[in-house]
This record gives sequence, C-alpha cells and structure tokens, in this order.
Amino acid sequence: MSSATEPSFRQSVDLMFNRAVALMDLPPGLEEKIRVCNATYTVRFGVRLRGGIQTFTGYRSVHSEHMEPVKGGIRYAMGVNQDEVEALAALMTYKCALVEAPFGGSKGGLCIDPRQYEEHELELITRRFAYELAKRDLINPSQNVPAPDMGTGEREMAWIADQYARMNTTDINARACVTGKPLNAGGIAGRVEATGRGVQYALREFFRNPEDVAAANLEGKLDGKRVIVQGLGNVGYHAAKFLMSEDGAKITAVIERDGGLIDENGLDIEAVHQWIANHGGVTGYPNARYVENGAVLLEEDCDILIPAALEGVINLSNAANIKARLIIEAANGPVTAGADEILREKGCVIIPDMYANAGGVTVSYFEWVKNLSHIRFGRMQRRQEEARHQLVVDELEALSESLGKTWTLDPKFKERYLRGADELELVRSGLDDTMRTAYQSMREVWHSRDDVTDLRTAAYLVSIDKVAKSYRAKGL
Ligand SMILES: NC(=O)c1ccc[n+]([C@@H]2O[C@H](COP(=O)([O-])OP(=O)(O)OC[C@H]3O[C@@H](n4cnc5c(N)ncnc54)[C@H](O)[C@@H]3O)[C@@H](O)[C@H]2O)c1
Repeated sequence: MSSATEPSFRQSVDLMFNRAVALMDLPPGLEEKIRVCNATYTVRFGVRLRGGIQTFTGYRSVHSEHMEPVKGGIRYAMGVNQDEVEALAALMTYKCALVEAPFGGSKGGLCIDPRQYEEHELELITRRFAYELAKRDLINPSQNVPAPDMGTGEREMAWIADQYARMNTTDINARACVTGKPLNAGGIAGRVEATGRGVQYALREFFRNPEDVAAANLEGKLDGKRVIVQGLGNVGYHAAKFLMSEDGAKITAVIERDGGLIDENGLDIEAVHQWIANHGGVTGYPNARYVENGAVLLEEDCDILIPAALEGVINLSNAANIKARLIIEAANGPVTAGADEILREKGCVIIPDMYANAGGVTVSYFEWVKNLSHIRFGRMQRRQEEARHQLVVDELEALSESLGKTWTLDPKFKERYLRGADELELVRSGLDDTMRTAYQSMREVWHSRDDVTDLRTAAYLVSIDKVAKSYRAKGL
C-alpha cells in the first residue's frame, strides 16, 4: 500500500487531472467544477444477524451530473471510505466520457468483508443498503444506476434490482435501476466477462499500432508475451484467461491476497482459478512456485503487468523496481500519481484505468438500454440483419442459377450468414468497437501534441474536453 508520503487516492486522481487541465484552455472556474465531487452520502444502518445487531457504514458518491443517470459500481471491502468512493466516482465520470457512455460518474461502497458472512446474511445486508440508497434516489433507473465492483457481482445486483422493484411497484423501468444482473433477471450476455474482455480488446488495439508497441520497448504481437496479473477476481481472471487462450500470451505470475505463484513457462489460469475457488487462495497450489509476499512479484521481469485488484499497489516504494514495459490498469487507480511520474521517466507505457477497464461500463450501458427498451437486446437489429442477408443470399443464388449453377453457396456459410448475430456477438462487437475508437481518440492526442507524452494525460484531455463541452452546451 501507499506510504505516508503518498497523496490519498482522491488526491492522486486530482493530481493527474490537474496535470491534464494545465494543458487545456478551460473557462475560469470550470476546471474546479469538473474536478470536485458533487455530493457524497454516508449511511449507517443496523441489521439483525447471528449474535445480534450489527451496524454497517456505506457510501454513495456522485461526482458529476453533467449527464444522467450517473453510473458506477458498488464495492464491498473493509477499507471502503469517503476518499476512495470519491476517487472512484471521479474516475467513472472521466471513463464514461472517454468511451461515450452517456452517464455522469458515481460510486458506492460498503465497509464489509463479504467472506465473513453467510449468503442469507449478505442478502439481508445488501437489501437494507439498497433500501437506504433507493429511498434517496441514489439507486434509480433515470438518476443513479449502480453495477458490480470489488466484492460484489451478479448475485448482489439481482438483490438490489429486486429490492428497488419492491419499493417501486409501478416503475415499468425498475430493472434498469442496476446493471450487471444475471441473465435470467434482466442482465445481458457477456456482462460478467466484459471488463476482462475490454482489457483484452484494449491490448489487442495497442498491439495493432507498432509505433506504440515500440514506445513501450516491445515488439511484435501479443502472442508469447509474458504477463503478470495481480488479482484473479472477476476482471483479472477473465483478462488472463482470454489473453492466454485466445491471444497466446503467457501468464508467468499471479498475485493474490495470500501470496503469489510464478512459472516462467506460463500458469494454467483455469487450474489456478479453480484452486482459489476451492481453497480460498493460491497457497498450496501444486504446479508453480509459491511466494509468500506476493506483492514482490509486481517487480518481476515481464512484458505486461496487469494490476487487477486494488488501488495504490504501484507506489513510491516499488515504482523504481517495476520491470514491466507496459502496464495496463485493469483495476482503478493501481498506480499512484508519484509512481506514475517515476514510471513515465523510466519509459514504461501505462494504459490508464479510465480506458483499460471501461469494458464493464460499456456493456452495462448496453444492458441499461436493453432494460429500457423492454425488448431482447438486438432483436430488432437481428430481424433487419436477417432480412438484408436474405436479399443477398437470394441475389447470389439467382446469379448462380443464371450461370448454370457452375458454382453454389456453401450451405454452412449460408446457414451462418442467414442466422445474423446473437446477443453475445452484438455485445462483443459493440465492446470491441468502443475500445478501438476510444484508444484511437487517446492515441491521436498522445502523438499529435508535443506537450503530451503519455496515454493517461491524453485520456484525461479527451474526457475533460467532453465533460466541458457538455457543461458549455447545457449550462451548469
Ligand atoms: N467488476 C467490474 O466490472 C469492474 C469494472 C471496472 C473496474 N473494476 C476494478 O477492477 C478491480 C478488481 O475488481 P473485481 O470486480 O475484479 O473484484 P473481485 O472482487 O472480483 O476481485 C478482486 C481480486 O483481487 C484479489 N485481491 C484483493 N486484495 C488483494 C491484494 N492485496 N493483493 C492481491 N490480490 C488481491 C481478490 O482476492 C480477488 O481475487 C477494482 O479496482 C475494480 O474497481 C471492476
């Protein structure tokens, strides 16, 4: 964790913001309006559990309402505090602007170690927290739409959606009050994996640009690259799995709460993930070298480092020892402002959090639209696509006929082509398109301005400009 001389998480985000706005020409006062967090609500509530009543503290922070609803996950962790949720809410504002998801930024958290509770207790606690937030419109389909974050997932989102629906029985859009729900409760195909998938798409786009690859002192493609992943949870697991199985990357180390695993030949991510699920950590995993102080593996030699656990893990104490040429911030805020400076000077390229982990909010946006449209996502497009494809197939078959059937359509191609894309394919292609477009918008700024030397500053410039334009158009 960060040492005493480091700024707090929120201060670190603000420092990075300030670095970017110093290169902009914003009207007086607008800079501060964009930077500050609009409001943070703190709630304390009691729940009757085994052994008596327990009091919990939760937060929901709204950073910017330049677009509504505001959007951002709910985190369950012991260390949750106001500074942290405000930093995370600010990052949500910039992230949504960068990938053009039409939301303001928000974030919530509950001080709890979910591993200490039975499922039915977690349900009681979650429902009560949701009740406290919903009655103040801090959960609401048109005003504030949470999603999963560290320590929460589909299960918690389903409880939240149900709690909101019970409190708002006439709200036909109730399901859109939260995203990241299970498929059978109004969710969308591909949401669980979306953030990890987004990390993969981001890396693919990076490696499509040889100039950028060279800037990181790397060469070639993703295939064979040595990757270290910290945190094999929702984001880290999916990113590692896809990079390994679909792009040929080698996951040479995994860092978890209870230690790290290392294998230069590449770890079997599926096996490690299964081991963690069965044993609660990596300790005892038989097919790799175990290191008790996992954090030291952040400093191990590799091509790509993927911090996918929590903030502040790359800080003044270890930044100078980091050997990775490329860091992709799957977690929010894993690199502190001070470490960022050291790494930039070392020539390490950082793909910043607000872009790298935007896959989650992108697919959440698709889910929200699906819920509001009350139609299976893609159904209309699919019907149109099928009709268009039928016309093409009819034309081709008529052509084949007129040529005396000297050639015919491959039946397999015909069947596949006529079928059109299903929900998962639509989600993936929408996500891929979003990640490519957003990368190009950052890259353009990175390479076209002499005063911009890193992707993070470029990302801030693109997103702050979008938020500023929105304020200018609509007024404050
Ligand atoms: N879930 C999403 O869709 C999403 C979207 C955007 C950003 N993020 C960010 O990604 C990060 C991870 O979120 P997640 O949803 O995957 O959480 P998660 O709870 O599913 O997984 C977190 C993982 O990190 C591990 N971990 C916790 N503390 C650790 C430590 N000190 N050292 C090493 N490992 C540790 C946990 O054991 C767990 O495996 C967070 O920063 C979150 O804000 C998540």
